[in-house]
Amino acid sequence: MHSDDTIFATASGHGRSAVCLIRISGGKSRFILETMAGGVPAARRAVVRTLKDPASGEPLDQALVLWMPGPQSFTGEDQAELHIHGGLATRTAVLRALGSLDRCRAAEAGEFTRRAFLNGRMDLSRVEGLADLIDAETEAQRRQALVQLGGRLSNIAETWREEILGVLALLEACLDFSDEGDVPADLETEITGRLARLRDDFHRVLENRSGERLREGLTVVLAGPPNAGKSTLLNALAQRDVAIVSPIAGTTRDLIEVHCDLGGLPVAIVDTAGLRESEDLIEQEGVARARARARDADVVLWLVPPEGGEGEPPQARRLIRVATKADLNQVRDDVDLSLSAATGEGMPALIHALEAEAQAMLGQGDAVLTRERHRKALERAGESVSRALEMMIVSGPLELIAEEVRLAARAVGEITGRVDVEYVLDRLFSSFCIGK
Ligand SMILES: Nc1nc2c(ncn2[C@@H]2O[C@H](COP(=O)(O)OP(=O)(O)OP(=O)(O)O)[C@@H](O)[C@H]2O)c(=O)[nH]1
Ligand SMILES: [K+]
Ligand SMILES: [Mg+2]
Repeated sequence: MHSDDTIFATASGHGRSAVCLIRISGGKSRFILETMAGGVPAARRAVVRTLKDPASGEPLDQALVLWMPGPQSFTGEDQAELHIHGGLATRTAVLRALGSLDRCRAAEAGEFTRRAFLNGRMDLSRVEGLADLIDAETEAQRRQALVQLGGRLSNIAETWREEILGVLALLEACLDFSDEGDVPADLETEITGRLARLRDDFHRVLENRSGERLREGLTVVLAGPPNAGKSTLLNALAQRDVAIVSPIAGTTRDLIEVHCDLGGLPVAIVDTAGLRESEDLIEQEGVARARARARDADVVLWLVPPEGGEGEPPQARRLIRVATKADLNQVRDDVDLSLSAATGEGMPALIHALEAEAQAMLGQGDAVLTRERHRKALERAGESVSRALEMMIVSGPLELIAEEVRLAARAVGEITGRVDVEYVLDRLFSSFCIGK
């Protein structure tokens, strides 16, 4: 695999379709259009051309053809697009023809975006936004991914990095002054103030975990004694017949998970085995799994049937008590909600409550950090900034303070994938330092 190969891939998914989009990127893109499409059209203008086999000259398809010369293309390289008919034989013939050309090969997973990153067309956090956008299943996920692809996190990280480099420049200035045994107090005050602001900024952004949570979704576990109506409720929420329902206690053994979209937010709902003591080994295992899943869940709906007989609810971060089978007219007042999955009574209130939980935990796609990777980097930056600040306050050694600030700049740079911090520092300080 050579990174200077010209790569191609269908970008429109697999299977039969009306149109199939083939993306091509690399130095041979122009040559491909010349040999297969009879010439290179004007840049970024769609034209209809007959595609021909480069060896035999046999027509392969009528296609819409685009030429997108680098560096103003997605990958930054010369690119071409062939919008061919999406039949299996057509796409096989065109892909085979492309693969027959020297230094042209099928792209590896993510290779177009990787090239876009390496050519400086996209930074890392935008690449992640693009991946999330393709994976987005709900409205809020789509919104969050689009904002990240648009560069919000990149811009914020870049602003932080510039601010840190500004502080570093002041520290360098202090170092120069102290060579002469004289550190201006106002400069120290400014550095301390700016470091404290950065620390607070980082802290505020780190506090919000909803961005990461929104990518994962909310997990709601249905738990309760056997025959409480857990599987019936799962089927009602999923609006399809997913789990077996029967009057026999102990029907459900495995965990059954369904993914729903509640008000644009991703929610996984998990049906579990009824909690009770049992001699049956398989049921014991089911109950153990139910308890483990409840413990890890964001929300547990503790379902209690009108006849009672439930034991203690499982350990949970957040527990909502729900009385089931409300159509049987046995009122319970020791619960948060009351519903009948059979008649639908009380279901809107439950869905509303779950939407509110999801809203509170996942946000609406407005968080800045969306991945563990961002969090780890920013935490490290925050630790360095705090250490630098502590040393400033006790008038610690300026060289060590500057080193911490440098580490903070590097950690923040990792968010966007800027690893050329040293280079930037060299350039910045060659023009900035006083007396050097
Ligand atoms: N009248 C009435 N019956 C219900 C309702 N929900 C469930 N049932 C009945 O209650 C019985 C048990 O329902 P399931 O959904 O299987 O209960 P479960 O909690 O999943 O039971 P296990 O999997 O055995 O723990 C079935 O006969 C259902 O038809 C309801 O809202 N109203
Ligand atoms: K049952
Ligand atoms: Mg069940």
